[in-house]
Amino acid sequence: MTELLSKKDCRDQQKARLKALAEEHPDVKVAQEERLYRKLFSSAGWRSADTVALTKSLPFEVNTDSLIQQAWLEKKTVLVARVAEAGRLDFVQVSEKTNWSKPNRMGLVEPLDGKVMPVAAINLMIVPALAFDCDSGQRLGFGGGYYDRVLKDFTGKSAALCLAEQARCDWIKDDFDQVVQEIIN
Ligand SMILES: Nc1nc2c(c(=O)[nH]1)N(C=O)[C@@H](CNc1ccc(C(=O)N[C@@H](CCC(=O)O)C(=O)O)cc1)CN2
Ligand SMILES: Nc1ncnc2c1ncn2[C@@H]1O[C@H](COP(=O)(O)OP(=O)(O)OP(=O)(O)O)[C@@H](O)[C@H]1O
Repeated sequence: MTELLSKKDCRDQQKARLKALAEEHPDVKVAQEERLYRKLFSSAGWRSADTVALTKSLPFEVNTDSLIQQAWLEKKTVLVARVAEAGRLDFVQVSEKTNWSKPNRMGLVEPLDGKVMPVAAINLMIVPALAFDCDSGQRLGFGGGYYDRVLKDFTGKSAALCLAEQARCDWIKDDFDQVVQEIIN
């Protein structure tokens, strides 16, 4: 039985590991991403979704720009998460005309304009995290609890793209943690 880490310690490890991958082995990251994109784009959840929700990625996360481009190509409606008040996310419809924020303190880039859509309109939610437990669907995020809140009452499909460096299961889970339905790895 492996020793379980606190969420904070596991987050710190994952940030270092993912930054090292992005900075020292960008080609390895890109090759993994291309494989994950292919699996996602051929999945039933993606193909049947008219409206997909995702985040604008940080440099060390799976690059979501290709997901946004492919979704537009397939005439899907694309919603991007934006931090709202009280620990909640807004999901904002984006297009080629969207104005984007400068990276904030955490490096996050968010849409400045566009219609805020109801969560109920989302067919497929692509969920970010620093680590995923590929067996249980558990995820370790940045610690805002944003996706725990949004997934709690979400009735659409959820999926995540998991790099080899994100796959682990050795952090302490909480009762409020919500799982992702399909981890693509
Ligand atoms: N690219 C991307 N966008 C995303 C997420 C993500 O994981 N990746 N999120 C996924 O949910 C949401 C943003 N998550 C956030 C999580 C924490 C804080 C924050 O302010 N944290 C505190 C303390 C963090 C810490 O413990 O170090 C802070 O910075 O003061 C902000 C945003 C929405 N957008
Ligand atoms: N349904 C909920 N309602 C209110 N607060 C919640 C809910 N779910 C989680 N939280 C709060 O969110 C905080 C952060 O949770 P956690 O550390 O698991 O975030 P995370 O899943 O890593 O972050 P994120 O979802 O933003 O990527 C916890 O302190 C918890 O109390």
